[in-house]
Amino acid sequence: MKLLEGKTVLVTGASTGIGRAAAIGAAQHGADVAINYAHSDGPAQACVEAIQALGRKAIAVKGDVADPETAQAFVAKAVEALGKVDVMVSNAGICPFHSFLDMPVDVVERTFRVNLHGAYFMVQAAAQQMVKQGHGGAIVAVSSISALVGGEFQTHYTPTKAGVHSLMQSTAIALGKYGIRCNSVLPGTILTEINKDDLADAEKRKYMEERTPLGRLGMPEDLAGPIVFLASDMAAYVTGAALLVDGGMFVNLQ
Ligand SMILES: NC(=O)C1=CN([C@@H]2O[C@H](COP(=O)(O)OP(=O)(O)OC[C@H]3O[C@@H](n4cnc5c(N)ncnc54)[C@H](O)[C@@H]3O)[C@@H](O)[C@H]2O)C=CC1
Ligand SMILES: C[C@H](O)[C@@H]1OC(=O)[C@H](O)[C@@H]1O
Repeated sequence: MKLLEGKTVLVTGASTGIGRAAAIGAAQHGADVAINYAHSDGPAQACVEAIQALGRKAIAVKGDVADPETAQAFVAKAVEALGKVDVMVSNAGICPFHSFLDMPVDVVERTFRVNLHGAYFMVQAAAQQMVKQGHGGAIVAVSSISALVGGEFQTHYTPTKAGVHSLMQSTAIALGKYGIRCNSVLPGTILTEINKDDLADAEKRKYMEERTPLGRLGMPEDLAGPIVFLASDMAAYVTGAALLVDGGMFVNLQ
């Protein structure tokens, strides 16, 4: 069954990792897709081609989500090319691991701007378009298990993920009257570029694997199903919710 037939889905930070898997997952479920990407044209174009190979329309729009104008431009270009916005997946994020006591100011500010401000303005731009269209919509933000737990080298990162989760709770209230649902997914440890260096430490990787009741770390594709579900009418009465997608890591205390 195709869950997003006839829908237009926008995904930020979608040239790699979870964003790419969500974009391709949406296309597999019948959606046309616009992706935002930050840097390299090659991987973004490859994602567009993978979506087009599924028989769906796709465009890639370059832009730094930390700049509020990127959000307005992304939505405008998606509407121009694909006609409307039904779903926004706010996914772009960074996690430059660093110790707390000597954390550089610019690392904190950049992480806040990309992860939290970026999500805020993308969600706002998509919601403005959805309200204008008048037929509701769905927003899915990629938060994290880190919204619920801390990390020694993530003191600048975990507050942004708690913030993204909180943003979905507040926008669920602000946008419910327009038929716009807002939910977050909370991935556990997923093997992507963001943690490649961190998990190059074999001992740490083994510890993370052993903490996971399902016995393995996640793959980007493990997020596609939950994101597609929350974006779809199957989740028509789900808003303000947070879905852990972590192989059981969070509940595994002892
Ligand atoms: N990999 C993991 O274990 C987890 C990841 N997450 C979140 O998942 C999201 C996606 O990350 P991953 O797929 O894991 O890593 P990734 O590094 O493959 O993906 C992040 C994407 O965001 C893009 N991006 C970064 N800064 C940007 C900017 N200023 N403007 C536009 N795009 C930008 C990157 O180019 C990249 O494509 C992030 O928000 C991350 O915090 C959450 C929980 C766990
Ligand atoms: C980047 C980390 O490996 C990853 O990011 C998160 O949000 C998770 O908590 C993991 O620590």
